[in-house]
Amino acid sequence: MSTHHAFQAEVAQLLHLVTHSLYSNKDIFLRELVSNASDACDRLRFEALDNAELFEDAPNLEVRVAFDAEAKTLTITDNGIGMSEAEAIEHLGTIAKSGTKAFMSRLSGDQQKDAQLIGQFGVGFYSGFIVADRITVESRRAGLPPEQGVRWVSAGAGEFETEAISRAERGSAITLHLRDDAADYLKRWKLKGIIGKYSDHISLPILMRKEEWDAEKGESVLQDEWEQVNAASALWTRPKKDLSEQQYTDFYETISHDSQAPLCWSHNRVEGATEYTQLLYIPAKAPHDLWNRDKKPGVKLYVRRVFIMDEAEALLPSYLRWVKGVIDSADLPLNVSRELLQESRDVKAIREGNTRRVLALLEDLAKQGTQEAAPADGASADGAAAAAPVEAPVDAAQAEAAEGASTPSEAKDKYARFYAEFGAVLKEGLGEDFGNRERIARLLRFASTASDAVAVSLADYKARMKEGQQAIYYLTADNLAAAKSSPQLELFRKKGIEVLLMTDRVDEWALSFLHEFDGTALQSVAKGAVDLGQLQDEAEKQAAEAAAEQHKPLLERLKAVLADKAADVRMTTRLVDSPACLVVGEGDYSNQLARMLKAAGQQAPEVKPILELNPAHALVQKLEGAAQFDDLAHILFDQALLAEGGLPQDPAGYVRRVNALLV
Ligand SMILES: Nc1ncnc2c1ncn2[C@@H]1O[C@H](COP(=O)(O)OP(=O)(O)OP(=O)(O)O)[C@@H](O)[C@H]1O
Repeated sequence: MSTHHAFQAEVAQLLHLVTHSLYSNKDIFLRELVSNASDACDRLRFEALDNAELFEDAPNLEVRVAFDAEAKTLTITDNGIGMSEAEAIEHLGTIAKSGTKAFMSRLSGDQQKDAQLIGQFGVGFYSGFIVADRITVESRRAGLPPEQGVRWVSAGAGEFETEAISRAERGSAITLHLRDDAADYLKRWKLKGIIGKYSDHISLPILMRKEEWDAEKGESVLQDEWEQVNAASALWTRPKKDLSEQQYTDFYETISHDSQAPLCWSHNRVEGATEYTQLLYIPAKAPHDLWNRDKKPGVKLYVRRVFIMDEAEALLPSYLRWVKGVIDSADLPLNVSRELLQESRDVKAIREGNTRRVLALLEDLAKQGTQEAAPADGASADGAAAAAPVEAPVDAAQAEAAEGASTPSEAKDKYARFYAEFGAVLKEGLGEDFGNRERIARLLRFASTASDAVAVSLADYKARMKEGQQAIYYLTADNLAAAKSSPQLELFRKKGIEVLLMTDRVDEWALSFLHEFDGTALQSVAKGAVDLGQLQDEAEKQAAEAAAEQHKPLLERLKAVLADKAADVRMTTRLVDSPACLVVGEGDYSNQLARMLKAAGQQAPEVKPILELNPAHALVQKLEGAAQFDDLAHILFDQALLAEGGLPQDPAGYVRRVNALLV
């Protein structure tokens, strides 16, 4: 007796998409189904650690791929954990993953882009409907009696059916009833090719029936005998010299669901107190959920080749959460849990090793970028982390091929590409990883008054500082245009002093952890009084002091009128063309950060800014005897606020005051 069920609305929507638009890379359905089969075996092995009976009488885990050309079916069978009827209804009828909603909202209608997205989000099982107009799943959960098997059938429209069946074997068989235009997948060489491309590294055997040439029939005929069609050796355990760039790239694709080739990678066996193999990739493109604070690093943990978990967050700090790869530990226990990982000293050593390795990879990329694209130099990157424990390339003899190779012309812009995608997240490391702060700081790039491109390193800046300049000056703003026209830059422009322009949201927070770089202080030009030190000549200083003295009564009047808005009102030398600007005290949050925090619904301390005036400006000079003194004072303040991207407290009041002056 079968029962009808409706798909959850999101599944129905997804299925519609899968069946109507995702034809650009049909082959991926097999990768997804084989990967599910392999996951099911991994899960069985994992649960069996505590309950060996789950293996029943079939301890050898495997995946079989078979087809029937006449019936036009393709079946992927595994003897993994299997599903009970309730699990089949839940797992194959609903989407529990929170990322799916985000996925739906990002669909563009462009088939190719959407197909890439679908890979990123891993809609796994449903990709079967790219090639099938009906899917039958027969399954039995390990440990349940044979009569508690389940058959699940759906044509991929709004609903599916389930019924109880008797199934002797544990695990699942997924049968695809292929569409007429998917007849290609009834050819052994085609299936074998796809398995070789995407699933070679799967550590279980994937079996297909042998095929032999039958001279009488004049065609190849399938035999009863099965043979293994994948290498089944976990790629990261193989020596580097046996692996091609293509294999590394294909492997990346299978673990990351990213259809773009990675920028580079690093593959090492680390020996010493903690032993592990590390294969880490730097992706070319940021994932959609890069800014999700709960996002976990994309590193898979294996223990002696047994898969333990995805997204093992303890293996990388959060600011490197975009790194993908595999860690295979020789020391951790197989039943290690996330909680245990947090406390393990081995894991701490692995995390530190991984961090060093990623930073070294980035340093190498950055170096290639500046050295007019020297070829990838794996040996130097390996050498960079030479401190114990020893990180050796997997095959020492191949040290020169240690990292993901790149042609010289590609190497040139790789760091820029990396930085555009991940630079802002890397900055979080300043606040998160004190031990590596200096290394991270060296990797940062900024725009500046000398360069619109985000390409100026702190070292570049230092190298061209003016004689007598004692600080690295920077300005944070909402965007580059706002930064470039900021009044705070006027004096620096006049004196030809470069100022770094920072427009990432995280900049101000991150920079608050970096007080100096290589012995030189960092100084925000919007905080505190300008002190150009030796760059300001005596005459200027004296003129400023004289102006302050002369305008004392004016400043007092302004302070009284603006008491609610401004912490102080003073004359400044920092302005050249503008009448006024706002600054905050040395240790205060900038107005921009305060606005940002408020917009994000977070608590921001109320910081009253300081209004600074340009004594040489006509408007300021006119102020003294002006009839509408109070209105002008408010306008001056509100305009200074507008100039840095803020909004007057009382916008209508501002407009009324300006209009009164205009008529
Ligand atoms: N061969 C199988 N054996 C047992 N359970 C399976 C099998 N295939 C799928 N499932 C169950 O169905 C669920 C949904 O599968 P689906 O491929 O859609 O997503 P997923 O595997 O969780 O995610 P992803 O594809 O991103 O890895 C799985 O999480 C698993 O619980």
